[in-house]
Amino acid sequence: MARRKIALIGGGQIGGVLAQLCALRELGDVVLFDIVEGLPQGKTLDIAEAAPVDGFDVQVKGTNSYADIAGADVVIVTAGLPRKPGMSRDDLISVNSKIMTSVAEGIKQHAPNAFVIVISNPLDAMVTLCQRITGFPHNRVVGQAGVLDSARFAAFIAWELGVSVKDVSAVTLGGHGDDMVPLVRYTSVCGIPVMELLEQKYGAAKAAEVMAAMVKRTRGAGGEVVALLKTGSAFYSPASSAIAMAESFLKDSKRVLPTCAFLKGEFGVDGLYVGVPVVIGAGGAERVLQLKLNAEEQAMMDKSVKAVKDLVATLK
Ligand SMILES: NC(=O)c1ccc[n+]([C@@H]2O[C@H](COP(=O)([O-])OP(=O)(O)OC[C@H]3O[C@@H](n4cnc5c(N)ncnc54)[C@H](O)[C@@H]3O)[C@@H](O)[C@H]2O)c1
Ligand SMILES: O=C(O)C[C@H](O)C(=O)O
Repeated sequence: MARRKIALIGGGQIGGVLAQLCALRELGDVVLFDIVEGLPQGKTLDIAEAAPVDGFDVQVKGTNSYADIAGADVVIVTAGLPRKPGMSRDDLISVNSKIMTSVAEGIKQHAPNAFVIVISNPLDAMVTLCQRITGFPHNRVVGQAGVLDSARFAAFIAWELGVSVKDVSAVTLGGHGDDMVPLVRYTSVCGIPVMELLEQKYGAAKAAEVMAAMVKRTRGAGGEVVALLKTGSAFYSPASSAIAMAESFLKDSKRVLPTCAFLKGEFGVDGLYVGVPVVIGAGGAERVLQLKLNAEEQAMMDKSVKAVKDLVATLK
């Protein structure tokens, strides 16, 4: 079988880490595209020169021409500005919509059969725009946010309980904004509901307080990194998260990953991209997995969905 091809649109902070991770894992040949001349060429040359040390055997090419993404199996889009301290992700909609419009046209023309994973912010709106412009089926255009949001929630829980991050299973729903919904009731450590463990440690009242603080930190985790970096946003963990999605597609692993996917009635949402658990395999976003929400969780989901809907309504 011919080697798989991964096109990365945007050669900035996340794009560079994505290229390196694709190479280290030998997911396929990599093309890194950016409009800045020399940037993708320089980054990919640097990565390729590590091949003899790391022992990976794939091609890593930088380009300013969309023609080079032809035949890509997967396209991951990070083109767009990151926010600065004091900004919300939604503040990026105007500038990043213009960038996404040209990117989606490039993908449509040169990689019409690709599975597209959007990372650019504001995430839910940028995925929507990318799908509208490419016209690709909804199962072939998704967004990365939930893998990262859930990973952050899982990390905070593991640190709090003093257990391995590998044994925490956490899930978030909703849009990639301050109203996202970390689902405490469905979060567990080796199958044990997380609140049981927190209550054993602290008693019921303090456990609820500790969990509320972790939920709040998860919702603000992107902003926490932005405030520290001052000149950009998180890039290692978003890249790892998108690679998990790309790998599940390329290997047809059918991993269940929180994904920004197009809903057609699931969770009571119709005709909107929003974060939910999705089976990702060779068919792209193959299936949305549903779960029962209680009244409080549904109210949080409704609030998050409304925020996404209101923002998407402003897209030209
Ligand atoms: N979904 C998530 O979980 C998540 C996480 C972190 C960051 N982000 C978002 O991802 C985006 C990228 O973040 P970053 O840290 O890599 O930013 P960055 O500024 O380091 O890189 C962005 C790159 O996009 C390029 N670019 C601009 N216009 C372009 C165009 N028309 N075509 C192709 N490339 C173009 C720039 O030259 C730059 O190299 C931002 O919008 C950020 O908010 C999303
Ligand atoms: O917070 C940001 O602006 C970047 C990204 O969406 C994140 O969650 O890290």
